[in-house]
Amino acid sequence: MSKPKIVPVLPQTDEPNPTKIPNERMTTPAGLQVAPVFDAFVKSDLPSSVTPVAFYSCLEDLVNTIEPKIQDALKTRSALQAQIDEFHRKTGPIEPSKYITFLQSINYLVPVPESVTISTSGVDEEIATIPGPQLVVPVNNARFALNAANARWGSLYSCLYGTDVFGPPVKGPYDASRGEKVTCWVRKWLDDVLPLDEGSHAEVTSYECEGGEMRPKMKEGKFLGTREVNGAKHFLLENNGLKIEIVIDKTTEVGKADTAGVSDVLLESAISTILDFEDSVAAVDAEDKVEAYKNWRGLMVGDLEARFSKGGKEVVRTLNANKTFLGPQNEPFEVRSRSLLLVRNVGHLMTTPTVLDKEGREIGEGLLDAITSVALAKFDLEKDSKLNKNSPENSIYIVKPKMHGPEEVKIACDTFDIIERHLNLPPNTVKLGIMDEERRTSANLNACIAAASSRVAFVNTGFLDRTGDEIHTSMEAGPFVRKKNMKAQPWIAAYENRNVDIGLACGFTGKAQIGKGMWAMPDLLGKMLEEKIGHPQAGANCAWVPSPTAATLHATHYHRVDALKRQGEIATGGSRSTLEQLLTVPIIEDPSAWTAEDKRDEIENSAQGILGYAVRWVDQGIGCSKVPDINNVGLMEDRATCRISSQLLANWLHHKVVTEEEVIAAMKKMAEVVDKQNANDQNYTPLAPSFDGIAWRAACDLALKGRTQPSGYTEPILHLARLEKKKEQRAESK
Ligand SMILES: CC(=O)SCCNC(=O)CCNC(=O)[C@H](O)C(C)(C)COP(=O)(O)OP(=O)(O)OC[C@H]1O[C@@H](n2cnc3c(N)ncnc32)[C@H](O)[C@@H]1OP(=O)(O)O
Ligand SMILES: O=CC(=O)O
Ligand SMILES: [Mg+2]
Repeated sequence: MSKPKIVPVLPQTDEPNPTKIPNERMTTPAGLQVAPVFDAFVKSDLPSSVTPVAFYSCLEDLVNTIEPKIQDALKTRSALQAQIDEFHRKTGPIEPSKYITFLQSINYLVPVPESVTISTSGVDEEIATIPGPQLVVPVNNARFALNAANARWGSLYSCLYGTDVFGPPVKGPYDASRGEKVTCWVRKWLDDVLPLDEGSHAEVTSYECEGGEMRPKMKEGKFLGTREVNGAKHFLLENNGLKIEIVIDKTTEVGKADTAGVSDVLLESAISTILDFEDSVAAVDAEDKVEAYKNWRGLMVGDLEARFSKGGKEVVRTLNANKTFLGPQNEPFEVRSRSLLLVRNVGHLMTTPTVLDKEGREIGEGLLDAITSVALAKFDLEKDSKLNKNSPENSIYIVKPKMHGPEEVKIACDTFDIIERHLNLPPNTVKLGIMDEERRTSANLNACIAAASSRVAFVNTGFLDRTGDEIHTSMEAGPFVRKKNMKAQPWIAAYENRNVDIGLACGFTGKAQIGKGMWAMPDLLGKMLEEKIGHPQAGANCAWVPSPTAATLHATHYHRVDALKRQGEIATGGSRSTLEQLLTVPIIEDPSAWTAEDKRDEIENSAQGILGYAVRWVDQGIGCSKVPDINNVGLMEDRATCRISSQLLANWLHHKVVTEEEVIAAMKKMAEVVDKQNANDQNYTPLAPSFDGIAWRAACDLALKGRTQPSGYTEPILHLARLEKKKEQRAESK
């Protein structure tokens, strides 16, 4: 069989890097060269307390002070990787104690600090003391971003009825028997989480408020107040810090059929939400970055609006206002209707063509994200009334992904020190979310937390990137287990437990979040309802969900499990895993045990994920997609899931488990499947039969060149391909 020809997307030596094609640029007083669209944004869209001069002088300081540190850190990553590769190539089967000694000798493992206690202050209750779901949303999609901000509350009835909890989702007129399953489930759940002094919620014929008390009676402190909305009476209750509204409305079909007239039960759902600039977003140039920054601005100002048509109706979506209730003595009080918003910046690796330094080099994208996110969050801090603020405690929450070890955490903190100084913010206004998603961070988590001890507001386990880095770091050690077996490997249990144990030992309870990862099967919410209770049970006070609906269903778990109490129980038990377990590389001894079918399944599965994701990323600029897998289950695919597929294929190719020809054959076969899956999308350009589009070539690069990508990331290939595509689209539209 002749070797298939793949035309790489990565530029060849004499081909200009499309990001470096000279553009007309503005030169700032600080000597930075700025894309006009971004300069216009800086001049017209920042709060008046951040003048363009102040903004650019801060950016210049970051470029001069932090950029060299980032470059050094990236060199350290490469140097460590080279030494680890060499170790595996020379050493053969891994002996744990020798391996750990080696990792210490190269400073991959740093000394564990004696005792670390975080001192973060000014943290909002949504982070510190209200355990609950954390929603993530691509920031550049205003419609979704508004939906996410408003996802603080959700209808439990709708979420149970409309998803697969009681069988495949149904369309059409109200199905009363399905509705009854929903109401029975909810009554039973209410009995579990808000038991009545006597009897069951299922027997209640009427909910009343008499003389400041709720009837039927429940435990003291659970009933908070009432409100009336268009004739419907809402009872506000609380459990484990989370609010619940029981809605009585006998004018609705559901309320009419219910003995107590209950038409819905509303739950506080997405307690916090991460507006994502990173792995769920495709933002490759100044236009893309400005579009995303504008959405963050709209959320911080409070005036973001999205107009779209849905079900034949024109919708104008804006941010919800707080809800007003009357307490037991008829005193009015407000309840927050919006999720507490955090923002995830990009990591340390990528640069952006939006701003060039004096020498014409792209500056760190993370630096631009950091200063712009903070500058725009000043709109929120400067609001008069606490009630309208995202952060009544005057904090800004920035999640920093993909950091490798404590030096890189320190770089993030140094960045925020500089920004706070320039923008006249009190020190430590910016609270840092440390994603524990690279192996060197997991292995040195104490030291990472110590490096941010006055700012850290969360650590969380992100299984997806972490798996990609697991494969990349130990690429030379041998062939990795199949993707579907990864979750059962010893390193994962150690990783999840250690993250919680270390967070607890560092005093996170009541001050910061210990989070768990994404539910990546957005349509399998029945399964999520069964399984994701495992997250609060494991001591997490938040865990990621992909949609508002998932947030409402996951909220039910935090009513059943008191996560803060659970943290106390876990903390008294001490550490549950060892470094040795964490560093157990999930390779298999004998790949010949895999049948030809096993191998085909694995490469087709990865090929489908890569293609289904990359084609929308490159051709349409969509950074997060639901892509059906080979069993037709829609999976959330983002850059991190793509990194796993890319690394797995790279690893199997490197260890000759499969050949390049087999991978390309699988890619071609799956391209046809992906084309069929997207047949109804008017904006879709098929991959087959030409197999020569930019998206196709990018997908092949992701499959074949994963071993040489920095840390095995997908963004360098995706960014270049998208820039090429945009150039092609611009040329076509002329
Ligand atoms: C490893 C990591 O980094 S994980 C973090 C990154 N991942 C994410 O952020 C995932 C975020 N989720 C998503 O982007 C989407 O849910 C997807 C891509 C997975 C699925 O999207 P779709 O196929 O369009 O979803 P679907 O058709 O089921 O639902 C769309 C509806 O749900 C809403 N929705 C879906 N996801 C979200 C979300 N994350 N936030 C807010 N609203 C959402 C949409 O607004 C839309 O409702 P509308 O019509 O009223 O506006
Ligand atoms: O960012 C989350 C992850 O799992 O990766
Ligand atoms: Mg990640």
